[in-house]
Amino acid sequence: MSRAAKKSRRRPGAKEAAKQIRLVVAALILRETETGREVLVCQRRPEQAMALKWEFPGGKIEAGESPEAALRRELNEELGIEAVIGPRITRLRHNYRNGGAVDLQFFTVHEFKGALENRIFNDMQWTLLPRLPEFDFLAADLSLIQDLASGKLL
Ligand SMILES: Nc1nc2c([nH]c(=O)n2[C@H]2C[C@H](O)[C@@H](COP(=O)(O)OP(=O)(O)OP(=O)(O)O)O2)c(=O)[nH]1
Repeated sequence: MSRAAKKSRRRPGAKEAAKQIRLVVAALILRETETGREVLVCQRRPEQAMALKWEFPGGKIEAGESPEAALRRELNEELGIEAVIGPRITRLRHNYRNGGAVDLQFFTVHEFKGALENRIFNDMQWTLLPRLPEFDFLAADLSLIQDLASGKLL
């Protein structure tokens, strides 16, 4: 085996990690109530990775899709709604312990057509923004949760 081949065999980790970056979009679906502004939060199923953690609805961007188109598709698949995607409020990168990295873009949604239907989640709930830290969220979302709860972002 050539030296170059040996060298590349010694470094599969770096290549694998680069491949594993998942480009993900998620929605902060908001509604105004008498007690304040609420956001929709969703719980992962027991058989999924990171079981029973809470997250915002969304998922991976497919090849050739814009982030907004991906989010419209995911919200339709997961919740049965036709959403109007608002502005992007933040983008962040997180390295999970298993070596997988996510690049997350969060968009607000103030308007949608259709009745919200839980098609894939273990549970879903509307919550007031200051109560977000009471949910056991995915690690990548924790700084966003703090910012939303303290009124910094919205
Ligand atoms: N939808 C969503 N995903 C999130 C959030 N925070 C976060 O780290 N993620 C991660 C979890 C997943 O690894 C990935 C979304 O992938 P997905 O929804 O298409 O599929 P999945 O959960 O089955 O994950 P995977 O095993 O296929 O990677 O992004 C969030 O707030 N919402």
